[in-house]
Amino acid sequence: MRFIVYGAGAIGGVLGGRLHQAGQDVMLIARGEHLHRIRRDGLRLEDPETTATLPIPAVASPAEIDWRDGDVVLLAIKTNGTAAALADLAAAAGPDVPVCCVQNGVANERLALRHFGTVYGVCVMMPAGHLEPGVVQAYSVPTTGILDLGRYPSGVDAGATALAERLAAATFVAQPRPDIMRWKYRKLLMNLANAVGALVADDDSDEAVTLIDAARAEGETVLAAAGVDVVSMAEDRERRGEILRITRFGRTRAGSSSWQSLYRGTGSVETDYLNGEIVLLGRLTGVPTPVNELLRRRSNELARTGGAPASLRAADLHAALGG
Ligand SMILES: NC(=O)C1=CN([C@@H]2O[C@H](COP(=O)(O)OP(=O)(O)OC[C@H]3O[C@@H](n4cnc5c(N)ncnc54)[C@H](OP(=O)(O)O)[C@@H]3O)[C@@H](O)[C@H]2O)C=CC1
Ligand SMILES: CC(C)(CO)C(=O)C(=O)O
Repeated sequence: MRFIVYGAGAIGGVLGGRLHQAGQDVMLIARGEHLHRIRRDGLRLEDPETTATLPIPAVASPAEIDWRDGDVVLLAIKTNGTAAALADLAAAAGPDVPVCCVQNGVANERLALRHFGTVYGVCVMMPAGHLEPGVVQAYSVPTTGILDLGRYPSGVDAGATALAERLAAATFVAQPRPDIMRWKYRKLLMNLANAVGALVADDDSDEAVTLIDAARAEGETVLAAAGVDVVSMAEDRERRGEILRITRFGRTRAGSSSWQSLYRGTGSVETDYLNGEIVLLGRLTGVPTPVNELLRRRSNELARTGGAPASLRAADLHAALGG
């Protein structure tokens, strides 16, 4: 099995790095200055205890890869880039390559299934950072992350089991699950807070906590209205247990993946597929979702205008809601 990591940022870089350290065959797809640094110096993988510089081969696009049987794609770009990336992948790799969506949200798997017959969803519980070119950070040791996975839309096959085994040998906890999307919907509800942390400086203020609670309450209501089956908070808490041991380190205290997009000034954020997923389902089911819509809009505005992360106040968002 060769792992093609498509999008070697926080999640893809750390995942590719850990698989490489475990002796797996890995190829990274990256771009811009990040690709240049990886090729020139190797991928720098930092965790709270060690720093490694890893000579992992890297290319700029799927078209540069000599595809062969046994390749598996680990798709780890933000959802807003998924459609374009999948089109490039399908053109280069053909429809038979298995694609594993190591991403938040619930939209990627469906997009992938348009092009590829074998698609896996991964519930990504893996705090990671990518703040500067050439460098990725794993915040949890000794277990880097929990990466439960299953076939999309449901089921477990030999591929899922083989993937879980390799991940388990590379500092991850990974269980094949026949109902992976139920877990990913619970993770989606958790990620509704990403936008608040990305937007406001006072993300632990009462006003911010109220916004997060309101966004999640809308989410729960909408998912129930849409008949979406979600694992309970208790199941999710039990699964997480004490597995992750998170230490933030380095010069910059990184926020969520959405915060990191703003910090790096990428020009876009994933919010249309996090809070925006709730807005979409709300529109389809006739349930109002004003809090998620505000968070979606403000995140996009900040990303488009190159605004710094955490540059608003939670009270301003409350005021915009008329609260
Ligand atoms: N970071 C975290 O802690 C967690 C993230 N996640 C999820 O994991 C997924 C990945 O997030 P994350 O790793 O943070 O994102 P990053 O932005 O750090 O990494 C994605 C990388 O892919 C690159 N990229 C995008 N499109 C292409 C392309 N077409 N060709 C080559 N490279 C490309 C990006 O480049 P560029 O920077 O130029 O855009 C970036 O380097 C998201 O769904 C996120 O929500 C889940 C749990 C935790
Ligand atoms: C849960 C959290 C915030 C972990 O970093 C995450 O999923 C993200 O950054 O997108």
